[in-house]
Amino acid sequence: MTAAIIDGKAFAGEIRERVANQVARLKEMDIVPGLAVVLVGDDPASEIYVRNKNRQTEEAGMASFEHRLGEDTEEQELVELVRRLNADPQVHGILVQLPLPDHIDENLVINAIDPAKDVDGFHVINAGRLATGQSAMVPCTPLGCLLMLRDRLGDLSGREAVVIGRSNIVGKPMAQLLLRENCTVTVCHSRTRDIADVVRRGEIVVAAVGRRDFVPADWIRRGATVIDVGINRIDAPEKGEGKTRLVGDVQFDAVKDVADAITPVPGGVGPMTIACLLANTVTACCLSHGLPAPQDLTV
Ligand SMILES: Nc1nc(=O)c2c([nH]1)NC[C@@H]1CN(c3ccc(C(=O)N[C@@H](CCC(=O)O)C(=O)O)cc3)C=[N+]21
Repeated sequence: MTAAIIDGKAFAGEIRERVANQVARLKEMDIVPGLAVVLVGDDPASEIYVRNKNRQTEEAGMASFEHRLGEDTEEQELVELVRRLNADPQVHGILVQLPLPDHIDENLVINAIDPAKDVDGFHVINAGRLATGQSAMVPCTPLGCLLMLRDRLGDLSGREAVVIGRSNIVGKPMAQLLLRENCTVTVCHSRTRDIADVVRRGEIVVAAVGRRDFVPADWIRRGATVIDVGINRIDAPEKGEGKTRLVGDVQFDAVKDVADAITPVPGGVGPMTIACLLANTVTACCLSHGLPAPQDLTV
């Protein structure tokens, strides 16, 4: 068996088209959705993301506001910027790029964002709303993963889902979303005993560890659907001196002989994350104007 490759790039293009249609509809009401991105210091992973995101925000007809602050920015200065963005009526979504420098308390900054503008879904209010089944801003990466799973599998009810990784930005919200879809959800992590046996239960496996080649083929149940969230930059001397490339957390070449479907890296979860960020921004914009959230952009 050779797995179907889930084309996240193409799917993300469809979502961006829906976003653009909603943006056009809002423009007729003189409303332009706006997304503010705050970057502190220079993290290479964030650079890729911000570059793609700015372009796609504007391509969808939305306003994009970028704020770059130095590595040594004080926590208070960042919080003040967040407060200004909270108060700015042109800004419907605020994203503070993580990781932040060590001297800044990430939770404090994230929780300073107006939950209604928290398009990353990282504010404790949104995490709590998701966990308790209330309408919430859903974190973009897990949202993108869920959209791909639903598209591939239809109803997820009763399925065995295994999430590898327990971060606040992917693992935990992914588990909450899958639970909400009536999956039987197992979350495993660095302290999990017999992790191979645990992962082998999964009809759905979401790998979000941040370690290349972490998931070998013999952990994967035959016929599983595998979502690879990892974005690991590695040296690629075959491409030339000093070149790099991206790989996921899953041993793709081996796993594709066992799985029914798998997302590639690049071209899988990454583009979906950005598309969902745009979708969340449109949703936040609609809600802030007392309009219903677009059905085709939310779960
Ligand atoms: N507050 C916050 N929210 C985030 O969502 C967030 C963040 N901080 N910090 C950094 C990480 C990283 N991240 C990526 C998203 C998409 C791609 C992406 O589109 N990747 C392409 C490849 C791009 C290329 O080829 O260079 C792909 O996988 O196909 C990459 C990285 C979001 N992050």
